Amino acid sequence: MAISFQMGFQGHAAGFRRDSHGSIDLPSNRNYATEFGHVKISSKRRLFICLQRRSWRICCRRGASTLVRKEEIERRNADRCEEQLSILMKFGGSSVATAERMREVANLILSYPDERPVIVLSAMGKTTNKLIQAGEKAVNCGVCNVPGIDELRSIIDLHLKTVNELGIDEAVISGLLEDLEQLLKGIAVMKELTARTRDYLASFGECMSTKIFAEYLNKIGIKARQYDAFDIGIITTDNFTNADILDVTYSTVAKTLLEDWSNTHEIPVVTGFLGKGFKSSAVTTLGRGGSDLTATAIGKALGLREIQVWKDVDGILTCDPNIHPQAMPVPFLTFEEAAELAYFGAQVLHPQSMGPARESGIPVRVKNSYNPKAPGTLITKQRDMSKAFVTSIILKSSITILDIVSTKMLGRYGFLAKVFSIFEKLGISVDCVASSEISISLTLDPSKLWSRELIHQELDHVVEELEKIAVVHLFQSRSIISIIGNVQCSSLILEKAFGVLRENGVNTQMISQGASKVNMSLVVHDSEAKDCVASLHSAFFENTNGFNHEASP
Ligand SMILES: Nc1ncnc2c1ncn2[C@@H]1O[C@H](COP(=O)(O)OP(=O)(O)O)[C@@H](O)[C@H]1O
Ligand SMILES: N[C@@H](CC(=O)OP(=O)(O)O)C(=O)O
Repeated sequence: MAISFQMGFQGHAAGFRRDSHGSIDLPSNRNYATEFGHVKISSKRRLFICLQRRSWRICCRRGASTLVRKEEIERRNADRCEEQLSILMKFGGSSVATAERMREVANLILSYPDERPVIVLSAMGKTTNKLIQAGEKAVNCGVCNVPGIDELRSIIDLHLKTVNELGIDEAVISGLLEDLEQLLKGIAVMKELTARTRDYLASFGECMSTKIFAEYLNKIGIKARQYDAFDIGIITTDNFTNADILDVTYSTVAKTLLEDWSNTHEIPVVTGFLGKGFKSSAVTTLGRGGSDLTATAIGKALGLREIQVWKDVDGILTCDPNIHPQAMPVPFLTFEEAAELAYFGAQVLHPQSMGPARESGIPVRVKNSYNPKAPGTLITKQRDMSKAFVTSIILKSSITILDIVSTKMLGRYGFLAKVFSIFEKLGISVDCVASSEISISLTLDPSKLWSRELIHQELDHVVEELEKIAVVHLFQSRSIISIIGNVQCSSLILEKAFGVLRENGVNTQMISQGASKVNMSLVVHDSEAKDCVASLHSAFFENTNGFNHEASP
């Protein structure tokens, strides 16, 4: 079949190479459904398809690619109109890091033709880091040097390159890029980067990625509309850089998105990570990695069937792959397990993201946008725990231990109450607690609370307050190793864990088992922690002799 195509052919946009003579080069060894029936292209053979009167699109569909006629796409768009939004698909920065990745994500969305998805996107690649670094440089560099800030240049280059490669109009983002430069100049004039300005600055990443992606979807024939989260009713506390979503969000977001959907049937493409402060009306952010929380909050607001969180790993893994490359995917988790895992430091999920999913009972599926065939991790309310033993091992480093011993002026009851009232007054949350009759040990994560420059000053302040009622010892550079598992088997798990630590010559400095019954935490010195995680992983997941039935590869 030697066939040429008409203008408007979408193969190029869908990621397939188009040569200068107007034919397309399709990947081989795949099945293609065409007007001429089913065609399998064997290796090294090219298929040229005649599209004299029609516009076509190529979709990847569960492993096989399909040529779909324009009429079929229109029929699917029409079908969508009669149905409600069904799932949410959130793509993180690594999934939308380049134009090529955006094309692949669009294909991935097309590979779910029966769904009516809401899309949530993070900023492209490392854009958020670069925005914040540019802001920090602007404080001291002088207004006229702002245009030359490396990070600003790299953000502009990436976004312009992306729109050009996707074949969409630069105008989609040019206004935002100008505003960004103006904002950095404003920071340079003021010589100050407040938390409020930092959030506004960070918001440019998500605003640009969603505008580009929505425009691209429209270009390839999928009706889509970009939304800024702060305009559709994601209302938060005014705690800039780490805001919490307020309950009013759920009804407001549902009203806006559902009304628009029923009128226009455009797929919503929403900025992750961002909100609007309740009192200030200013842009807020939900803490680093906050797009996961945006995803579950919108999922809850709309009562969707499933929330998919697409990452660059095959789901939630048995430990951080950067610490131990033998980490393997965990197929099933409960909301409780996932929440503990996220709270105790697994970077893969935002610590608060499981809240809205748990409250609404909507399953969360963590998938790999680089390997969509991998099953990923399914997080649900309940799961079969009969074979559950250890699920994953999480490391949180650079934490501080406080040992607080009562000066006996207070009884134990009054002592604990007084200690916690001091933390409440200072707005500090505690991770692990272990107590005896007259003493209490607890861990704090200072990096979560204060900027690096303030940590020492603030810790001194905490100690000063506590010393009014107790003798206080402070130990820094400690790590919490959290073993997420079935606490019904806690003796067996701890026996094995302590055996491993003993073999490594490590003494545990604190032990804590939360009331959640899924987490056993051991505190060790930072310098020993990574080796301990690797050894524990080997013992629980690699050399198990059938011990850990559940998570074998
Ligand atoms: N237990 C874990 N399971 C999976 N990934 C983990 C885990 N701990 C740390 N990670 C890291 O988290 C990364 C994915 O999270 P993140 O970068 O926030 O994704 P995204 O930006 O795509 O939302 C992985 O690339 C991996 O390096
Ligand atoms: N872009 C924000 C929010 C976010 O969720 O990003 P990611 O999904 O890439 O972790 C950040 O970097 O923190």
